[in-house]
Amino acid sequence: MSEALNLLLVEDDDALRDAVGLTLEMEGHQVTAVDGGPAALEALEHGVFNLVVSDLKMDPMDGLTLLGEIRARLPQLPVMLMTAFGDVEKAVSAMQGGACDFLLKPFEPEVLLAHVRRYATPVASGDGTIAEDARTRELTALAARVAETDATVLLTGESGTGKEVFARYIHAHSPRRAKPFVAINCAAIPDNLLEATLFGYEKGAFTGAQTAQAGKFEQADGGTLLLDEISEMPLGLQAKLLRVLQEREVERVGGKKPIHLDIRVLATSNRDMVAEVAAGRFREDLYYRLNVFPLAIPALRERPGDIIALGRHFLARHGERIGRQASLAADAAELMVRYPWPGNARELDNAMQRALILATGGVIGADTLRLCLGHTPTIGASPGVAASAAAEAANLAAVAPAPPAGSATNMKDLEREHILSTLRAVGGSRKKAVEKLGISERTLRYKLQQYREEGHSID
Ligand SMILES: Nc1ncnc2c1ncn2[C@@H]1O[C@H](COP(=O)(O)OP(=O)(O)OP(=O)(O)O)[C@@H](O)[C@H]1O
Repeated sequence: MSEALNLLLVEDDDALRDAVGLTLEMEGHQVTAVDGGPAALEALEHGVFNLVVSDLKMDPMDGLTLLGEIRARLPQLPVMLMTAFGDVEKAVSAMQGGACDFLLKPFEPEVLLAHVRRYATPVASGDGTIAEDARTRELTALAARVAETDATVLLTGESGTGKEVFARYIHAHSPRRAKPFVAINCAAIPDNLLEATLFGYEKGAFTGAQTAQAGKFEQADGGTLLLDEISEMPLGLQAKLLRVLQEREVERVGGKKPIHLDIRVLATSNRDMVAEVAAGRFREDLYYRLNVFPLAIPALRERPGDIIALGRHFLARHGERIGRQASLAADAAELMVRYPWPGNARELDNAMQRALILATGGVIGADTLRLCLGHTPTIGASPGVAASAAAEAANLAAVAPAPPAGSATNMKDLEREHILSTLRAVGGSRKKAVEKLGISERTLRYKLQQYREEGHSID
């Protein structure tokens, strides 16, 4: 969410410090204003800031030295420098030293505010949902409103746009927030297990059902159930789901008595549901039952205001996990805004993970970032349209670094290597591969799509 930022302003000219400070405060930000480097370092010891805005030419510690000190102590904290025309050369070396950008004095208040919004680390919103772009903010406002009701919400959007994030957001802002949030990916569960997984089963209902088991519907009782990738649900099961939604009752497989449910249902799809209905693959009555409140999440390239904030969010998240921190240089930020992100937030997440590993000196420059995106012809061109986005996806899949075969160190990697080597062994025939692997075609399709999005070559 775009909220008040905590800013550290470093400026030795009293009049300018007051003017800049006032502009920032009038925008609703919290400003700690100091007159030099030593006082800034002192303030950083005690406060948590989203951005440092500092003059370049100061005594006794100039902005470049202060930048170096901040990079060493808090590599994640963005620093923006203000400089006079004659100091541009120095400013350039400041950029190489990891400043996020510099403002040429004199500047208009709007320019200052736009830069601050662009470079400040996002304010943690508690639920971790980033919404800096005006379109995303509108969407979160809508989601918060519908969260108060029990209406069924159908979240649509391209793969990786954040549909599950928004589903969790709705649950977290609903009166059901203290109750369970249960998600089930309809594409990832083999057809013959989906019914039992959703509705549960009684002891002896089928071979292997040695004890009775509650299904996802029962597990979510009192809370929210997310039916992820609902378009992948087989038609037969769609009819049963419709009945459960109409009657608010579920019957376990092999069970006799209906179980009453108090449940809120959310569903997601990355397919055009109207087209699925038209093609006879999805029941029209179920579609209307789910689509009570439609929420369409735009592709990331259609809400560019989110890109930098999301990138920083991913850097902070993975940085903490792997014990490495890095900030984005201005040229990298510029490249990110121009790149069309065909894989949306998930692709950005992956790129940030790779960039964090490759970054040298705690700064991610455009050159490093380019390596993480692959050499693609659309970089530097105008924002991609759908066709170039698709081409980009294909290019990325081909050039993205994937670990060499045999390097698996965890179950997920082992599974991927097994699936891909089986597919290669049967000459790419999915039919033969699923027979050998003992999984459904739908599961295979889902897994391959996931590998592609993660940047693995599946050929
Ligand atoms: N607004 C956001 N704020 C923070 N993180 C986000 C946001 N949107 C997406 N993400 C992150 O991006 C990744 C993809 O998001 P998510 O899984 O919600 O996408 P999706 O649309 O459900 O994808 P799919 O269609 O493939 O299931 C996740 O790591 C998620 O945490």
